[in-house]
Amino acid sequence: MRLLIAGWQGQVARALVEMAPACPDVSACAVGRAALDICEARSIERALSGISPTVIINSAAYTAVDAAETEVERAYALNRDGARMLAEAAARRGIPIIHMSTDYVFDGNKASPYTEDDATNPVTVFGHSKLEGEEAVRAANPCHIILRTSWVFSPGGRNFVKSMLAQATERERIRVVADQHGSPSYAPHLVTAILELARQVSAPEEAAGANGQAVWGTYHAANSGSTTWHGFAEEIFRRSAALGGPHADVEAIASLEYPTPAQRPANAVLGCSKLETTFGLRLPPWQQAVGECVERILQD
Ligand SMILES: NC(=O)C1=CN([C@@H]2O[C@H](COP(=O)(O)OP(=O)(O)OC[C@H]3O[C@@H](n4cnc5c(N)ncnc54)[C@H](OP(=O)(O)O)[C@@H]3O)[C@@H](O)[C@H]2O)C=CC1
Ligand SMILES: Cc1cn([C@H]2C[C@H](O)[C@@H](COP(=O)(O)OP(=O)(O)O[C@H]3O[C@@H](C)C(=O)[C@@H](O)[C@H]3O)O2)c(=O)[nH]c1=O
Repeated sequence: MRLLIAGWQGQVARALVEMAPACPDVSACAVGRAALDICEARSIERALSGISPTVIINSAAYTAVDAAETEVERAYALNRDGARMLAEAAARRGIPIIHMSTDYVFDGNKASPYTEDDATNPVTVFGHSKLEGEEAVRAANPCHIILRTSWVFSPGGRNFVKSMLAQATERERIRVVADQHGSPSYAPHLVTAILELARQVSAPEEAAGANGQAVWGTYHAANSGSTTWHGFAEEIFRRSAALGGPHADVEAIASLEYPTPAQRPANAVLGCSKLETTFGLRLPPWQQAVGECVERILQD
């Protein structure tokens, strides 16, 4: 299996690069924007011809949720148009694509976890651009897995865990919203699932799930369980303090007290049972994931 990973400095791509070599019969080629700019047709053609991948993983994205409210064109250029171009080029060569998407395609008004069949209704420019990217990938390449995940964190890259630990070195008390619910997702745990998905879809005769049905389609993947950003922050500091790392008191506040340009969904919890029934994949509890991540950050 030859993987081509777009967006190599991202959190998910870095974990892929780190973990893929441990998989037997897998070669992973992660490329940065200079070698594969998903917004440039010629760059895509060159990369695909040079690497001849058997599976493409698109983890390149515009992920600045607040900035997207004003950088609308950039968000759409990458999250919709770039995703479409990459999926089209893959389809022309008969290559399956695993395309990453987000919980922010939902409006957050549902009272229980979102399933893959729930209606989408993004409330941010970022969410709209990712949703249109999903639609473009579905239309361009029948051999697609759209993998929606949420609240990604890892030792590398910019994320909430690193932001909390950094803030704790400057202040004793941090205010964090307690009325937005979601499922934190640890990049290395996600990558375990992505590598298994890639293995299953790279061999067309194996691209049938446990029940023998074709596996192409949309899936949710996040660590098990759910919390609020406030609960997430408390767990980060519980783990950090236990390891002698930074600690801060976390004050629970309402979203109204933390105004942001983009309004986040109140409920972004992803139900992941389709991933489990189709592929036998279930990610560990999010608290365990936070523990692993904090330990790695403090070791570095
Ligand atoms: N982060 C999160 O909390 C979540 C992420 N996701 C999705 O998961 C996927 C991976 O996210 P994550 O790893 O956090 O992303 P990051 O924001 O960490 O990384 C995105 C990567 O895309 C690259 N990139 C930007 N423009 C281009 C381009 N034109 N061509 C090729 N690459 C480009 C960036 O490179 P450069 O640094 O050079 O700009 C960066 O390395 C994305 O699809 C994202 O939407 C889903 C839910 C939550
Ligand atoms: C840093 C910080 C954030 N918050 C709030 C703001 C916001 O409502 C919430 C999360 O803030 P962040 O900006 O860290 O995270 P955000 O950019 O909203 O994260 C999202 O990124 C995109 C890419 C996704 O796809 C989503 O799944 C999700 O991970 O926490 C606080 O209350 N206190 C703080 O100190």
